[in-house]
Amino acid sequence: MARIVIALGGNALGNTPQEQEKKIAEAVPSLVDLISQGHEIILSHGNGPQVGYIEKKLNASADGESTAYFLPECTAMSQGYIGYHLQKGILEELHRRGMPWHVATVITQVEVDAADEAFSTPSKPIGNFYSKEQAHRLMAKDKHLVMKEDAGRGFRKYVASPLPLDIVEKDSILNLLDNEFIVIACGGGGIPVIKKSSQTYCGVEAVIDKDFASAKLAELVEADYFFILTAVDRVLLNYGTKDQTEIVEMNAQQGEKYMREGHFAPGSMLPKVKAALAFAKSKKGRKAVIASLEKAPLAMSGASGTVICD
Ligand SMILES: Nc1ncnc2c1ncn2[C@@H]1O[C@H](COP(=O)(O)OP(=O)(O)O)[C@@H](O)[C@H]1O
Ligand SMILES: NC(=O)OP(=O)(O)O
Repeated sequence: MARIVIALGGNALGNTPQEQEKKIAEAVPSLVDLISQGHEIILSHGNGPQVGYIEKKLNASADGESTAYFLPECTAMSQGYIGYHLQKGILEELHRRGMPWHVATVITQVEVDAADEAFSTPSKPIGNFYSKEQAHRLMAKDKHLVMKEDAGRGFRKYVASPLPLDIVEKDSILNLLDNEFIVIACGGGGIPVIKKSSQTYCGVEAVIDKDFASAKLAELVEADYFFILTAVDRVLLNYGTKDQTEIVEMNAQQGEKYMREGHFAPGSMLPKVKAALAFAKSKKGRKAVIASLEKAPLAMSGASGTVICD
């Protein structure tokens, strides 16, 4: 039996509640198959698009307060929204199979360092995609807004993305696992907080990368495998060019070489590869897999995805 942390990409979950529910319904049977095979699964998820949509809606309704930022609360809402669909989809599948399991979503805070340099260099794309012209128009209207290209897919809002240091609700997560719950935690990278005193935290304006937070979660629960499910079947070399090729397997040395050569876009594939490598290197025998949500069942059996080992 293996313990597997599975991180679902926010961009792979679609753009509307209906799309999200459908994509989750399609992915859930292969997740529950893992439980049937005797494995333990712990889930996390991204929130890049969703946290941006939520923030935009909130600010639009904030009575003319154009600088009303609510990113920690928006991440908390995205944990509820995505956790709800995951929890519902998994419970329905378990029920269909007559399997007596419990599922719980933990609203998770993740501690970051107030002095993290990431606060001065926005690196996390969130929300909708815009054309270059639209992005420049929006930035001209709001001098605090930073919009940049995201992996050749269009322009998006960029926010600070500090590194995760610690999972505040770690005892609750471990307790639920000890009691055989399927746990969904660290959604959207966790709500970013800084420590004020031993038990007091304060939310900060940022979105943590869920790949790094999920790697922390995988460390916490001592996972054997770490699956990162996104929108592409495999990690690519020469991404976006006519020479692009799929990577079936890479070790730490190869991964680091490819990173130096600039094959992985910052804010999208780069954090996944970095988090996968950190996990694979953390203990002998640990493996990470980057694969698509659609081909999750094939990735589970090794027929799709990129395997990252030490
Ligand atoms: N080298 C690469 N190989 C594959 N995909 C890449 C690469 N570089 C950038 N990407 C982009 O990264 C995306 C995955 O990152 P992102 O959309 O942020 O993931 P998610 O929201 O699923 O966590 C892919 O869909 C692709 O558009
Ligand atoms: N928070 C986060 O990393 O979300 P995505 O995986 O959707 O980018």
